[in-house]
Amino acid sequence: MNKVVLVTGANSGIGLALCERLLSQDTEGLQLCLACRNMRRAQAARSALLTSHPTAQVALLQMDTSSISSVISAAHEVKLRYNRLDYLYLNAGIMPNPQFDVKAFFRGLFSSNIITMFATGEGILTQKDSVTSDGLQDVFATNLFGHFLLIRELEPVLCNAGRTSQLIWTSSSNAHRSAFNLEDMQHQRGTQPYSSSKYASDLLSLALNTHYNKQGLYSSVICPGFVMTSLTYGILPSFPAFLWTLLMPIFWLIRMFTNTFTLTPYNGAEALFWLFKQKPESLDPQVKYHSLTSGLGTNYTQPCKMDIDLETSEVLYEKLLHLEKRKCISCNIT
Ligand SMILES: NC(=O)C1=CN([C@@H]2O[C@H](COP(=O)(O)OP(=O)(O)OC[C@H]3O[C@@H](n4cnc5c(N)ncnc54)[C@H](OP(=O)(O)O)[C@@H]3O)[C@@H](O)[C@H]2O)C=CC1
Ligand SMILES: CC(C)CCC[C@@H](C)[C@H]1CC[C@H]2C3=C(CC[C@]12C)[C@@]1(C)CCC(=O)[C@@H](C)[C@@H]1CC3
Repeated sequence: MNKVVLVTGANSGIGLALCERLLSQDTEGLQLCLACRNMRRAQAARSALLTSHPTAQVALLQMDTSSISSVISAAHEVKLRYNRLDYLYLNAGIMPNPQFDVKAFFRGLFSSNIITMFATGEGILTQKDSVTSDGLQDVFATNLFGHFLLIRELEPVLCNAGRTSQLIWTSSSNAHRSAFNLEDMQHQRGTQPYSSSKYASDLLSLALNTHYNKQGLYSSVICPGFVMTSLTYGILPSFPAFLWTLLMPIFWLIRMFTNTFTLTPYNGAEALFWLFKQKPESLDPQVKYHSLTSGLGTNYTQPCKMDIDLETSEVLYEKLLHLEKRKCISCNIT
């Protein structure tokens, strides 16, 4: 039986690099489904994958994770197409209108916090969020809630007796407890919706393990490190792409001090690819798996305990179930 793998946000960056790596190790035994909101970019990604792997099975699925109706109809389509789903990579993500705090950056450069700042971006980034047509905060809806709905809708193909399935979240080392508030899980009031959504995905992964392990479904989170993608180019929009390229020697130098500067999507996808090869029962639900690249360019995966607790994860899970019920009733979806 071929393994079925669905990747959200697969048309670029880390998601596309993961697809390339999966096909490079096993072209014949996989059915890959690229779930993307932009079908033109999705077609281009599919063509690129088929150019290097002409016999691969690569399907496309239209899905906008920020839209409830889009997620529900995409999940319906998946259930029609496949009777099993072995891996669900929850990778689509946004960091809209990032504001780079230059002063805080220079202060950080001359402080003992310098390594943490380069590894996590802590203290130097804020974002301006917006509201979706479903009335949800965009970052929360895109990075977390859309994926939560997708998992709930795909339960019948994810939870099958006699075999296991894996949920794998692309989280971030930018996920901080201080940015997250259970009373404001959508982060309507703060300036760090990205960090909040990633911290929430760490909590949700833990809660999903609590509720679904008995049914053979396991959840893990990874951090890809700092990777040059359209998400990171957006941080300094006035910086032309060639300037980022000119900075590469500096970034390679920084990598000597922090192996979190993975820099390429291929390297960033290391932990996602590593998890594909693990037995899910052997994984620790309280751990985040980090893609790292050494100064000499060697890739590896390192587990690191997360700053999360069972109690908070349970409360978040209940709140998400409640929001799901409320939103699906108001959208007339049963
Ligand atoms: N780059 C980095 O340094 C880091 C990235 N990450 C995470 O990695 C993940 C991948 O990002 P990365 O590869 O860097 O950036 P990219 O911008 O290259 O990839 C993001 C992907 O998500 C998709 N996406 C965005 N919004 C939606 C939506 N509403 N519905 C469906 N798909 C959507 C994008 O599609 P489209 O082309 O349509 O915009 C794109 O395919 C994100 O979750 C990000 O938070 C985590 C830590 C560090
Ligand atoms: C122009 C200067 C010479 C260099 C500027 C560097 C910063 C723009 C980067 C330094 C650390 C980076 C970083 C991220 C964004 C860009 C930096 C702040 C992230 C926050 C991107 C998204 C994530 O999820 C984090 C894991 C990244 C952590 C490091």
